[in-house]
Amino acid sequence: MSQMKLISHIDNIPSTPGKFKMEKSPYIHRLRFHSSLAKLTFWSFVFLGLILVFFFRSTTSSSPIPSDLSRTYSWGGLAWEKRVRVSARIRASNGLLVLVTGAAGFVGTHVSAALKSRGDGVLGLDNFNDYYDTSLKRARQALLERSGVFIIEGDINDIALLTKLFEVVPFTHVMHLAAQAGVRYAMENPSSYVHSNIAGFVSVLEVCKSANPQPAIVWASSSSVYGLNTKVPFLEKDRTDQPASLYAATKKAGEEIAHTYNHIYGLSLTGLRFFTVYGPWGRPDMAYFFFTRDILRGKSIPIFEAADHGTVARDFTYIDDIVKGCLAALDTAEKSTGSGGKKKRSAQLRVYNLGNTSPVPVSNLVSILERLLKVKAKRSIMKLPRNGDVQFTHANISSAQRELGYKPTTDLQTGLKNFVRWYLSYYDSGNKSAQ
Ligand SMILES: O=C(O)[C@H]1O[C@H](OP(=O)(O)OP(=O)(O)OC[C@H]2O[C@@H](n3ccc(=O)[nH]c3=O)[C@H](O)[C@@H]2O)[C@H](O)[C@@H](O)[C@H]1O
Repeated sequence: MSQMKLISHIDNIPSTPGKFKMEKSPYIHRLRFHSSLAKLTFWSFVFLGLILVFFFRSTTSSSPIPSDLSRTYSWGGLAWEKRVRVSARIRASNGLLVLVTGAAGFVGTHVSAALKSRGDGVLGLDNFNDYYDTSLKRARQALLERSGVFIIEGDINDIALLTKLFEVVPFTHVMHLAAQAGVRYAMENPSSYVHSNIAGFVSVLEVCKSANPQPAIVWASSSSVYGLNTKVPFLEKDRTDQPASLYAATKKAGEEIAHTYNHIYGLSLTGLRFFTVYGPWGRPDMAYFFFTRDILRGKSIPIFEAADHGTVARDFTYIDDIVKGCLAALDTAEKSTGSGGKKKRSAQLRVYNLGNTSPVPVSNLVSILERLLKVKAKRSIMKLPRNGDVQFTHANISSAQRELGYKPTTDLQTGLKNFVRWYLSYYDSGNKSAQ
């Protein structure tokens, strides 16, 4: 109908405006008809092209994935490969060859440094996204650089990059820590969780399953998988089918994905459920970190409280204890059993709680910070928001203790003292300011 209108409209326009239209022969009429058809096809294509341009522009601009997650990274070349090889050089007898994803992150930096200092070959990978202050990530990178760890700038979704890394270095282990963290941010940017914690994890596993030899993988799950579980302390075999946040759901999905790759391809996989890890070089989006910043600035801090003045508590776990757990998981990981993308026999599949076993109410955390900072906090008690937070976490660590020799030794008071000392020296030196 609209096409008919369009044809007649084109046909009625005189070739020379204002001139009388001559009678036409049938031949001329056919010619005009063909040229009208050509014009129509041409304009239809232009019109369609415009619609497509507008469509793609609107979908990309409204995409909730931050632009820097779809950023392209440059990598490759002889000098680059040389740096990769030098960073991955093993210096200890029986040393491991480890690719650490998320190496510029909080846990990633500490684990990379610990592996390097005991003589393992370490290569880092990080996309340096702007979820929080990237200058802190750059400072961690500089720290690792000084100890000889090179961090490749790239995304775990880049299969070509990961494949290249395995071509250059035959990694025996992958410590997979790259992830979109934070329980509350998942309401703001759900896609970033799917991008990193699901799609990214699958692309890491895809490359690992095709590598020859296949590496063993240790990766970061989370205490948040226990979700609304009320049975305490949390045991690995407790219910994990009631996540309270999308973050938790993507970590739980990761555990199921790990099962699949172990089952089909014989990948050795160990998931570590971290319990609210804190310490020097930590994440500014976490409560202990921004409470410190805001107490020092005299700003009021929101302290969550459950219904009926119920206490909100966390099994805060100090970074050095977590690092020991990560290294023990790498050291006890058995080899993967597949090759050429096929499983030869069944492979190791493990999951461990890495917590501290002593939950502390958030209000006590604030009291410790007040004493350490010598500043009274402006407390603002607020209802626990329904955007991902759970009321408490508490780890049972007996299987990590038995099988990994994991034994946390740092209480919250001691750990926060180390954090505050680092915080003050980091933000007081130079012109850095906590964001
Ligand atoms: O174990 C995990 O797997 C997760 O640990 C961490 O999550 P959480 O335990 O929620 O830590 P965090 O935000 O520091 O809140 C700490 C406490 O302060 C309370 N809290 C928080 C904010 C606030 O404004 N007020 C407040 O009282 C809040 O209710 C909570 O009780 C990691 O961020 C997450 O990435 C994941 O690794």
